[in-house]
Amino acid sequence: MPPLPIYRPPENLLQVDFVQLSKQTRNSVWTIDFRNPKALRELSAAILWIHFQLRLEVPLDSLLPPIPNRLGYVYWTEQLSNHQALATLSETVHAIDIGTGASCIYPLLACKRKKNVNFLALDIDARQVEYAIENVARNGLEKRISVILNESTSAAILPLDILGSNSFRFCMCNPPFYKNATEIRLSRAQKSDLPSQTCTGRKTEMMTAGGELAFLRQLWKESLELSPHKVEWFSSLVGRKEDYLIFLRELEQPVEGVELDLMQQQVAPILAQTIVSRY
Ligand SMILES: C[S@@+](CC[C@H](N)C(=O)[O-])C[C@H]1O[C@@H](n2cnc3c(N)ncnc32)[C@H](O)[C@@H]1O
Repeated sequence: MPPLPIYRPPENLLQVDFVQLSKQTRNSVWTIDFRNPKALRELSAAILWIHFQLRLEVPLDSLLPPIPNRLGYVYWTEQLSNHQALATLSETVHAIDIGTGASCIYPLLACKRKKNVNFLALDIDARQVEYAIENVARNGLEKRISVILNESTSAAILPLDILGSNSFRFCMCNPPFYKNATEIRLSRAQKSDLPSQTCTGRKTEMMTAGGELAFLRQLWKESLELSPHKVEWFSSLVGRKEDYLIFLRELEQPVEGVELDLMQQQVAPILAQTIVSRY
């Protein structure tokens, strides 16, 4: 993947006192305290404001999105969609973000980067949806990002009653990783070091029935029905390496007309993999 474009920050917009949010390491080096949720929140907000003129407010008990990681995924979808070429043709690209969270981070970044993208942002958690709606309004993007609470009684991740008569170019997703609290505890216990940054995710953000593998299998099943007419191509982050390897083996069973694209990002502290299926 070519390097990310360099952004020129507007002057004097940052007014956060990062000294208060920093700590000194044993080697006397000052660093942002990545285990302090307030520091993470301010850092993400500052990066978004300086580089994208986006304003973001998320509660401290919700997942605080690490911006470089989220940007990498957005950037990758742009490459697959070839938005640059489309921008000159002024064609609008409709996309879906499954599990948008309080931050609504993928739609916000994608819409700021490209003028011809619109998003349907879904979540099953009413509080996350409330925050996401506020974040969209805070940035004046209500006409381009619709945030919807998925209250459908259907077990589908992308229920037809929510998609309506629209069709979409692609969907992106960062599903909850774990099956239950025990799995989270086990995963933490297996790590020899303390995580380098704190994880502030709520229960619904961290856990889903059957874990991310079950989520991915369900999305894969739906993709076989919805693509290409309803949603042209599907993508998801896969947070756990073990799930990624199992799912990849399953995807390698050939399905006619399906093309796979993989992106790997080494982003401390997790190895985030992204899988895309295209038809
Ligand atoms: C790991 S968080 C991702 C939040 C945000 N997209 C990000 O990357 O920072 C997962 C989100 O998916 C939502 N979620 C879980 N199951 C879902 C489902 N079946 N449909 C839509 N959203 C779901 C959770 O409520 C949570 O907000």
